[in-house]
Amino acid sequence: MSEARILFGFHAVLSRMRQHGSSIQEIIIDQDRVDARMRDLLEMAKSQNIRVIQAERHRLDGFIGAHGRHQGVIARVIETPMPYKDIHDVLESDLDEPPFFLILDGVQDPHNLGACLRVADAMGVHAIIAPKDRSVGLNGTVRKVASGAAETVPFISVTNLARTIRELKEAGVYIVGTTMDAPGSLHNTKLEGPIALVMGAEGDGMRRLTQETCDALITIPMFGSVQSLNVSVASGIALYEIRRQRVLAGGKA
Ligand SMILES: C[S@@+](CC[C@H](N)C(=O)[O-])C[C@H]1O[C@@H](n2cnc3c(N)ncnc32)[C@H](O)[C@@H]1O
Repeated sequence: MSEARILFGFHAVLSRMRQHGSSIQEIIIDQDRVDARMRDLLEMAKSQNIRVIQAERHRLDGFIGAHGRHQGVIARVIETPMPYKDIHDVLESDLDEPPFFLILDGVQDPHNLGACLRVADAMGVHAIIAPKDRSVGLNGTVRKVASGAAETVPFISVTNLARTIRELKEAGVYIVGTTMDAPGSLHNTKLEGPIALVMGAEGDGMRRLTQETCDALITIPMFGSVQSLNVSVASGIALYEIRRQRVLAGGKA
């Protein structure tokens, strides 16, 4: 029997209801925040026979140990099986375009992982891959910041990232790493076909071994005075460019 855990935030709960409503045991809402969008959410819960409890805000605060971050809605959920348990599942699945991965080499801030999930969903990434060690996992904050994308983008944790990258390469996936001082530029690099974009950690960037396994290293040209971009912003820019090139090459628009 899977253990129940707490999911919070309006979009995180809504997305879970849309994707796997049957995994929600009950929804608890702030009785003083029943506005129009909350009423829509309640309607959907009713149509799926999900139990809804109205409670005072402090009870919701108590669940997550923080005041108000739940946006007035919390769900008690059971873990749902991921559509892909490893990269081979993705590579062997019936994708309607070449595989498209985002690899995060040691992202530790839940807000950054949440934002990466959100933009990965928007750009049609098939899965995010991250090492088990030194990385934040899918916790409540990540799911809330992801705004529902943690329920839609498969997140694959691996014990040995360098080995996983080698396996992707053997399967014909082009591995493109991003660093501040790379020889190549996002402006003039061909990013079509099966691809995995690799991003480094907030403080230290990409590990040397990871860099060495990349087929290409590129930089996102910057024109101001800051030394680097936030990892989720850099992911967004590079993923957008990959999607743009796919569309121009006649792929999914
Ligand atoms: C905050 S940065 C890491 C900064 C770190 N001090 C370093 O030297 O790598 C986090 C990640 O975002 C990506 N990134 C940020 N700005 C970038 C840029 N201008 N070009 C390419 N990648 C960038 C890289 O993947 C980087 O590892």
